Amino acid sequence: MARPKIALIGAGQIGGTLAHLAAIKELGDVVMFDISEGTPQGKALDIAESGPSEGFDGSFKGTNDYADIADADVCIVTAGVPRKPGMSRDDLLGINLKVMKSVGEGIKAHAPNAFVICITNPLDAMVWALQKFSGLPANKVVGMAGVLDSARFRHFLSVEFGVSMRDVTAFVLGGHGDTMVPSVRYSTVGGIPLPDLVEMGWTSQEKLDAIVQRTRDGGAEIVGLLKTGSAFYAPATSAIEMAEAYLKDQKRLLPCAAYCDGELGVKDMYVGVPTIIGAGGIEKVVDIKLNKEEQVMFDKSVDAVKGLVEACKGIDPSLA
Ligand SMILES: NC(=O)c1ccc[n+]([C@@H]2O[C@H](COP(=O)([O-])OP(=O)(O)OC[C@H]3O[C@@H](n4cnc5c(N)ncnc54)[C@H](O)[C@@H]3O)[C@@H](O)[C@H]2O)c1
Ligand SMILES: O=C(O)C[C@H](O)C(=O)O
Repeated sequence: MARPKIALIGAGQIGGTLAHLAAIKELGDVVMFDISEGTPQGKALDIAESGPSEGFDGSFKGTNDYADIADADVCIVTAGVPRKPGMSRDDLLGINLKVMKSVGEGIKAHAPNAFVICITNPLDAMVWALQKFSGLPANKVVGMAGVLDSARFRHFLSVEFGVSMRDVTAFVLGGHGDTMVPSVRYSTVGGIPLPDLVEMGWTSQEKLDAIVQRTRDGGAEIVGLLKTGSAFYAPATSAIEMAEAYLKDQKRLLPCAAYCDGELGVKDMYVGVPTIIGAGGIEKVVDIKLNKEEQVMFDKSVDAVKGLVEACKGIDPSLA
């Protein structure tokens, strides 16, 4: 059977890391597309040349021509610009919306059957626009953020409790912005919910609150340290986890920015919710019940995303 084809739209920091991870995990043949001439070609060749030492098979091609992504099984979109210190993700909306238009048209023309994972910020509004511009079914277009935010939450919790990250589960819901909702009640260490761990005296409420806030600020913390761009290793790893779930029909239950049609009270928009990813794309949005306090935080986050979607419609009337 032929290897799956993975198209990476954007060959910058995340795009390059995605290609390297896809190679090492032998997920398929990789095509890297970028408007910058030489960048995708150089990165693809460099990764191919690491194959003999690493011992993977696969073909790696860099291109500036959308025709080369033809019939891709998976497209992962990182095209656009990242923020710099002092900026919010929302400041990227105008410039990255134009990028989503050209990317959406490229995917529609050449890879209409792909499972599309959008990473470009501001994430929830960009994946919404990408789905509209591409015209692909909503269950085949998804945004990556919740897996990353949850991984950050899991990492901070594993350090606090001194246990393996493998034994920490966490869910971060809502929009990928300052209002995101790290769910304390649905996150566990060794299966024990976080509120019980506070009750047991294993940590304090103050420490837990600080971890929740650090998770919300996780992207800005890295931007402040790097100064020239944003995180790329963990974001790429998170998107590869989603791509693998699709390609291998793993039925993973992962928090993703998915199209909601009433689930969690959200209608006709994308926002971070628990989903099941398998060969059918987003096979299910898991309609979990939030308590009153969680619902207030979640609704506030949804409202923030709604504002960005309205801004997109104002900039590009074809989206209205
Ligand atoms: N969703 C998340 O959790 C998450 C995490 C990290 C970063 N991001 C976002 O991902 C995006 C990419 O980040 P990065 O660090 O890889 O940035 P980067 O600047 O390193 O790479 C972006 C690439 O996009 C290319 N590009 C620009 N316009 C294009 C177009 N019209 N068509 C094709 N390619 C185009 C650029 O040439 C560049 O190579 C940013 O918007 C960033 O904010 C999101
Ligand atoms: O924070 C950013 O600008 C990039 C990304 O959204 C992240 O959370 O790392």
